Amino acid sequence: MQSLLNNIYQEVIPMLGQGKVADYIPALACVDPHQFGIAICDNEDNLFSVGDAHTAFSIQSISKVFNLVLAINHYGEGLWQRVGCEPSGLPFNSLVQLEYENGIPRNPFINAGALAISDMNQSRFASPHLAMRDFVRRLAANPEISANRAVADSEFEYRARNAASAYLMKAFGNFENEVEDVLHSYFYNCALEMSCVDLARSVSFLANRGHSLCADEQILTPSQTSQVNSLLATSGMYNEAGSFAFQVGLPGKSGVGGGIIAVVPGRFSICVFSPALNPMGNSQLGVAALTSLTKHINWSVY
Ligand SMILES: NC(=O)CC[C@H](N)C(=O)O
Repeated sequence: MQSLLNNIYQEVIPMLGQGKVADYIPALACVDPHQFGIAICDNEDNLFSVGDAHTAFSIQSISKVFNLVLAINHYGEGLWQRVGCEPSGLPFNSLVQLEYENGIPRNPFINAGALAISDMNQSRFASPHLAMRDFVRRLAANPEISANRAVADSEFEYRARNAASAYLMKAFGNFENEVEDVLHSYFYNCALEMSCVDLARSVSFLANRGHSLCADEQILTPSQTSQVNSLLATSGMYNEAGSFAFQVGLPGKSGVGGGIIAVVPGRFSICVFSPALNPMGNSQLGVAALTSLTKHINWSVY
């Protein structure tokens, strides 16, 4: 496994410099694009890594996975009355479907869907952002994980589009709490900083029928785990989900901080990080590294 990672590293490193760092907020625009790391956690809890795998970065939309899992734990099947499970085929922050589909977001991994899920967690926890932070600390076995306040504040300052989708859901009766309160929780979650090692460990339960090796805890039932993995496969990469399934063939979730988590069910969990993004908002080298990985291991869920 270690030599596989070393080979992938050699393959993708010449591509450093391709893509563009997220610049919708100043706090992310200044991240050094010349970084690349990858970590793998197998189902015996062995960890393999290469490059900048210990560098903490803004997890951004990868937080949508943990947000969803916390809500599933509490709301179970009822959750799917407020959020759908269809791919959107549109950019992650698009608003167009939301109006003609009566304020029900297509899936939990586009921004509107994650905001609806954050609204559910807001109703459930006295302090939703701390519930989330403690959850990822437990999953990664790393008590140091915390959010970058400058990133969270900057996201809040530039909140117009996310606020618009939350208010639209509220107009349709699909939002219980004050929009601004939920936005604060949502942006805090996006601003959590974790490394590839933290993230590969944190999602090990998705490769292991819902059981987290690091936390030694059953996080989801095996069938809930399959549901989350299927949603990751169909919607985790936004409007690149189709070609990601075609090229990589794994459930995955990206964030505009440049991270991508992916799962080889029954075998291992992966996190890649490289901040420069392709036009769909997914890490350019991250997608290339995962494409190379599945080619090398000759494996796909399909
Ligand atoms: N795709 C992403 O990572 C987007 C997350 C970002 N914080 C937003 O809400 O726009």
